[in-house]
Amino acid sequence: MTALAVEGVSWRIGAVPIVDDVTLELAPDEFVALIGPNGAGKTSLFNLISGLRRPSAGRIRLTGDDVTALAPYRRARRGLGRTFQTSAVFGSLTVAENVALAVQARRGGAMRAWRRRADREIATRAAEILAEVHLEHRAGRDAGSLAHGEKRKLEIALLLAGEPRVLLLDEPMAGVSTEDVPTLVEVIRGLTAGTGRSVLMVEHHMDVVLDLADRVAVLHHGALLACDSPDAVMADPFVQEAYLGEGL
Ligand SMILES: Nc1ncnc2c1ncn2[C@@H]1O[C@H](COP(=O)(O)OP(=O)(O)OP(=O)(O)O)[C@@H](O)[C@H]1O
Repeated sequence: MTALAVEGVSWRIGAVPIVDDVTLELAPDEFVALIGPNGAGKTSLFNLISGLRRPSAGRIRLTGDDVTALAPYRRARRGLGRTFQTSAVFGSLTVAENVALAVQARRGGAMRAWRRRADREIATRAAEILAEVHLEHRAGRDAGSLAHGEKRKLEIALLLAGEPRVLLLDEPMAGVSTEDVPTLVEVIRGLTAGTGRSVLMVEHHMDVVLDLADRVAVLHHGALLACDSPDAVMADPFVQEAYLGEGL
């Protein structure tokens, strides 16, 4: 069973193909990096997978089910999680409160209900998630005071609160200082290993891509140029000419 299947998906604006007949499958536990020059269509493909845009042709499946016609929140309910460049973190709440609210949102019920009775189950799940992203030592800190790299970990924690099976990570290293990259890479590596989750990640840092990805998908002018092991993709002359040759 594939976790995510993109089947012959195209998205055209007028006659211009922005995403052009892309077919891509992610297995459970698999980590695929999506690379390509600026304007290749990476964000557009994420928008199609998450449901912000409807494809002109093709289908999107989550664990076998056709979700092409479903709204983004319904896809989220079926296990699709996505990070955005803009942060969804409440800066004036603590790190633990942010995650607890996200867990509460997933489980349903009013925020007031959570505030009135400290729900032990929610707090326990929030603590587990904070441990998974290596932020437990920041639980009591105001989220607004976190450094960039830690904020990214918190964003991943908020995503995990939705209990996703497939995660779409949009440039998780953007804006993160060089010294914070290794610990963030370890958190992201842990998202798939043995968890049954799958990750599709857009990332411009090639060292991070080559370190994390089981496979690398290369998008060029909206079309999938290659999707193979990192070594094979790096050695592909087509890829070298179309992408790596342009400089990163
Ligand atoms: N709503 C839109 N209307 C018109 N053109 C669009 C729209 N969305 C995207 N495009 C165009 O589609 C192409 C692909 O854009 P997209 O943002 O998906 O690329 P990208 O690979 O994510 O680029 P980057 O790495 O710069 O984020 C670009 O030429 C862009 O200008």
